[in-house]
Amino acid sequence: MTESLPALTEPAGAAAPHVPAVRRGAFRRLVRNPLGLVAAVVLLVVVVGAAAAPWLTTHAPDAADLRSAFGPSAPGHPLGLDSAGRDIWSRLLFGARNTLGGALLALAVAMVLGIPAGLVAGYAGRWFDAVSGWVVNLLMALPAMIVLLAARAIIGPTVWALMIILGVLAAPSFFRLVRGIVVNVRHELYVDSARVSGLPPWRIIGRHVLVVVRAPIIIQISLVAGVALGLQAGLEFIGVGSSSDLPTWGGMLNEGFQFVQRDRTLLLWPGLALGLTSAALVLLGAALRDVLEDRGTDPVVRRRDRAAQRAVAPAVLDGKAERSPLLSIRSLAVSYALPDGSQREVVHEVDLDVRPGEVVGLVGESGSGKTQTAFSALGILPSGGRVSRGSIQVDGQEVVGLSAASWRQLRSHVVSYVPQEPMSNLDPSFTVGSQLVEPIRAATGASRAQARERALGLLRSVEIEDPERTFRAYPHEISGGMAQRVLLAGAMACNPRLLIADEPTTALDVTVQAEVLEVLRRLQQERGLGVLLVTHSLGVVADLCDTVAVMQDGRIVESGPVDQVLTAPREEYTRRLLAAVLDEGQPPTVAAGRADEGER
Ligand SMILES: Nc1ncnc2c1ncn2[C@@H]1O[C@H](COP(=O)(O)OP(=O)(O)OP(=O)(O)O)[C@@H](O)[C@H]1O
Repeated sequence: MTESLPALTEPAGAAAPHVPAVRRGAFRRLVRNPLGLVAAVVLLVVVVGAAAAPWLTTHAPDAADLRSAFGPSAPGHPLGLDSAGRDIWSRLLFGARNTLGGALLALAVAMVLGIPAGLVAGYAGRWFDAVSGWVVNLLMALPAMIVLLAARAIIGPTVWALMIILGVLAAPSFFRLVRGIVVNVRHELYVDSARVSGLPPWRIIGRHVLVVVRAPIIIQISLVAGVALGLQAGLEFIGVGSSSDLPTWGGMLNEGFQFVQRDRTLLLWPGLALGLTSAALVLLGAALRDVLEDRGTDPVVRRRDRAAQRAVAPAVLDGKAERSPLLSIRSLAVSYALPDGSQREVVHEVDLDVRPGEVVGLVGESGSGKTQTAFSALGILPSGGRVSRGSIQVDGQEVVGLSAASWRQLRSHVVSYVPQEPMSNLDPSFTVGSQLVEPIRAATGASRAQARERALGLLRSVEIEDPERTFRAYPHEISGGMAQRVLLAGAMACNPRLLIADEPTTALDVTVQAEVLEVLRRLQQERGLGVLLVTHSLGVVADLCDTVAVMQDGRIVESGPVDQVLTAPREEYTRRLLAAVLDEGQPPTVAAGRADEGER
């Protein structure tokens, strides 16, 4: 008996970031797979046989009659009698209950311990990940059979207790599988989006993370069940399982082995039952893998069609500077911990204000610190990053060091976020509608029907022509521009007063960019939103912003009203940025007045 625990048998897709979720029609596809169908039928027959054992047999499994030992098949004894004159058919069916029950117990323990621990370790990381990783390594280093034999010597002949121990030893297989996938998924933009939309961690795990690990877990269940079945039968076979007359397939095999010269059928029936059930589990696992990990249908469509920018006239400041800021950043520094224990400061001494109704552009070359500044104001710096100095006030409230619960409150009532890559920020496993409804319900406590109405209204407000259809669509069924409108609608769901948009149109083509910017401009004006707009594009700044701050190497090197900064820049760096726009052949018509000034 050299079976290893199934930690070594993780499905191929275990570490991949985009393991597709269980999709509609998976059952139908499984049934169309001949091997999967046969395996499922065999398992169903075994389970039904075990459950209906009292009705399918005429003799108790332990009713012995030594005078009839090794009797042939006869009416009432379809498979004959064993060495103690007990009915083999009855022992086979009741044995299925104990054998499958033991395997199920081990499986349940392994799942209950491994899956939640893997989810938490993968999602939250930190000390829990370190400690659980250490425990898992320890468990995996233990040889299962030796541990079970030692446990049997200590606790006596109780197969159920041994199955619980087996479950503990098998838990690392689920832990490693789930943790590996969650670590990849937690950095997905749609998980960030869910965080920013105010969903608490348990809801994000339940909705966006669990759905991704569902398919590999189903596959792993069949593998672990097969191993647990084999180990359980092995213990019974070598006579260290249950001590009583409890019928089990392993115990029947043991008896058949002893009397193999006298009656070979004693070995045949339990061997057949065990072999067929184990094979069915393995085949079902393989069929499920084919069905659930069908990568050809991965619906994530990523658009990275960077487009040219359009430079038009600058904005005016119409007294907005008078109002107290919605976002006020003072002397902000952001640092990352390096592996050697030192800190790397990536944002230095940033001061920035966004007032109600004001659109503030944050521009600068790649890596200049725009996103880190915006993420600090949203409380979503990646792990390892922290605000190391300074103050950030959102709507008058200091948010540096704010608790996760208070952040959720702020994000679901005051500040919203529009991300850069619309497709990556929508979970491919859910319809657009459900991704809008969930945050609305979390933020407002509305009923499902009310949230649906509100979501449809929001889709209308971002000028989506057929809101009902878009509501029902999956992300891969809509275009990039439409996806960005959906995210804009989602950002408006909590009636925010401050919107932070991180390059909201960069991933879109030029015509769609203009349309989405137009929607953003209208929403901003209608709702009097304060907007912090992170962008590479001076054209977008000229088109939309009232003030602009120019970042270089983590510092703001110049800021002021858009017309002043773009027409009479004080800093050499700003001049170079403007010259770069010129080099790209785009008209620097920032001084000429905005074409659509009248509209604003
Ligand atoms: N997770 C991280 N760990 C360490 N350093 C990071 C991390 N994320 C960003 N940085 C560093 O912070 C600096 C600023 O990055 P940031 O993403 O804010 O730039 P950006 O101006 O938004 O650029 P882009 O326009 O390309 O997104 C960069 O030097 C980058 O290397």
